[in-house]
Amino acid sequence: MRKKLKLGLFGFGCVGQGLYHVLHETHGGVQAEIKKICVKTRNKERILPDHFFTFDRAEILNDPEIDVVVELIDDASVAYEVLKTALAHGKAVVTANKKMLAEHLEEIYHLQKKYNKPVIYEGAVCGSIPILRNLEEYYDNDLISSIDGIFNGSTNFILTKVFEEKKSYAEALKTAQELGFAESDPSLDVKGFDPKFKLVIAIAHTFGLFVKPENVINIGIDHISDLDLKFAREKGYTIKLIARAFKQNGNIYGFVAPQFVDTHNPLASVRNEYNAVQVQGAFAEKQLFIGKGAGSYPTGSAVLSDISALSYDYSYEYKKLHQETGLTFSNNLLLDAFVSFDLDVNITVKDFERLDSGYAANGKQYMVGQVKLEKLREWSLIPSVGVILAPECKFVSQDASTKESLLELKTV
Ligand SMILES: NC(=O)C1=CN([C@@H]2O[C@H](COP(=O)(O)OP(=O)(O)OC[C@H]3O[C@@H](n4cnc5c(N)ncnc54)[C@H](OP(=O)(O)O)[C@@H]3O)[C@@H](O)[C@H]2O)C=CC1
Ligand SMILES: N[C@@H](CC=O)C(=O)O
Repeated sequence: MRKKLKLGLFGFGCVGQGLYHVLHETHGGVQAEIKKICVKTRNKERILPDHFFTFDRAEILNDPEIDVVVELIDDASVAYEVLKTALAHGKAVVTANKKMLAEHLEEIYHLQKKYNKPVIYEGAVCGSIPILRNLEEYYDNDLISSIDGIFNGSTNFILTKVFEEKKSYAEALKTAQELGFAESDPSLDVKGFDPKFKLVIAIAHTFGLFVKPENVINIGIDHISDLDLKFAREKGYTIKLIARAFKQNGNIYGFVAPQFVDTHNPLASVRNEYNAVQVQGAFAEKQLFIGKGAGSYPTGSAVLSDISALSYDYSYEYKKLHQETGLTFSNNLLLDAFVSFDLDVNITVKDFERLDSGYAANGKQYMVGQVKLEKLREWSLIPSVGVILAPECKFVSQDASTKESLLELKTV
């Protein structure tokens, strides 16, 4: 039986207002009503009358009439406090806060069991793309070997504007902020933290493994230089920030890094704030989901879908967690990368496991070859170093001595 829900909303910014609009535009399609909205800033102009708003979280959290707390604020620590209190007070939670989820996912899993109340969060991973419920329900029995794609709308928007419209990086970032795509701290986007948080959540629902975000390597797009862009254009490539996780030899590997992408790769045509998720299963084989990964209405629609799911008592069962045993997370990988750096940076041939080419031009050095993932992370922290994976990058596991460890996974 479908329930009519009373909602307590935290946050009325880009996504909160998006939710408000999509909820009212379904014309009763979803049986839910926003009772109160908790926000932070007093004296801010709002599109709704004052009586909707409160600055006191307890007004929502202690209200026995409110069934569901919808958490859409831009502060991960406060969001976690809100989530814990809401569950303890017997309320279900919908959230789009990927930073908070990635940092506390295992605890949140246990809290749901303890209080017997669900936390669902489709809007937290790739905006409007319905991936989590698909991983939970549709891919319940398929053996998934990899999940990858474009998991951040802002950086895809920036790369599109820089490549196609020759906009400057700063100008493109400013537009992404104005359109509400970027995080309040945009370094989370451009340094690859935000897609990493989404990947951490996706890994739990794909492989049944809780990984701490600090154990997952993220390389952003902020050190990509004009010369790297020129190189890509000359070769007929574009650059995409790719999040990926895959299973090999009982290990799960996962990381975020920019990659040259050939025009035949379907990800090349995923532009602006669109995201894409590719799932590789043993039986269904490859499937690609594309949709808007950021923005007010697209994310609002994912949040609304979660609210609707709660009206039918939906909760994640974390099915893969009960299927998989003995998986470990590892960064012990070799990858094919293109590394560009200023002449005074101490990167040498010896740092490469295999050097395919190297040259100097326009005051920069370029080296292409096979490198350890950990080393790429170290280099990516140096401002004058650009790290971009090769278009046909192979990922070679160094973890096991079995034949299978020599198996090379190829990107599309
Ligand atoms: N923007 C997007 O496209 C997407 C965002 N998300 C996630 O959704 C969440 C919200 O993002 P977004 O709407 O863009 O953020 P905004 O910055 O647009 O809005 C943030 C809202 O949170 C409120 N807020 C902040 N701190 C508190 C607090 N301590 N107590 C009460 N309210 C508070 C703000 O209040 P006030 O209005 O008073 O300033 C504001 O209304 C974030 O976790 C983000 O990562 C997920 C997917 C896509
Ligand atoms: N900042 C994020 C917002 C959605 O998750 C992004 O750009 O993808």
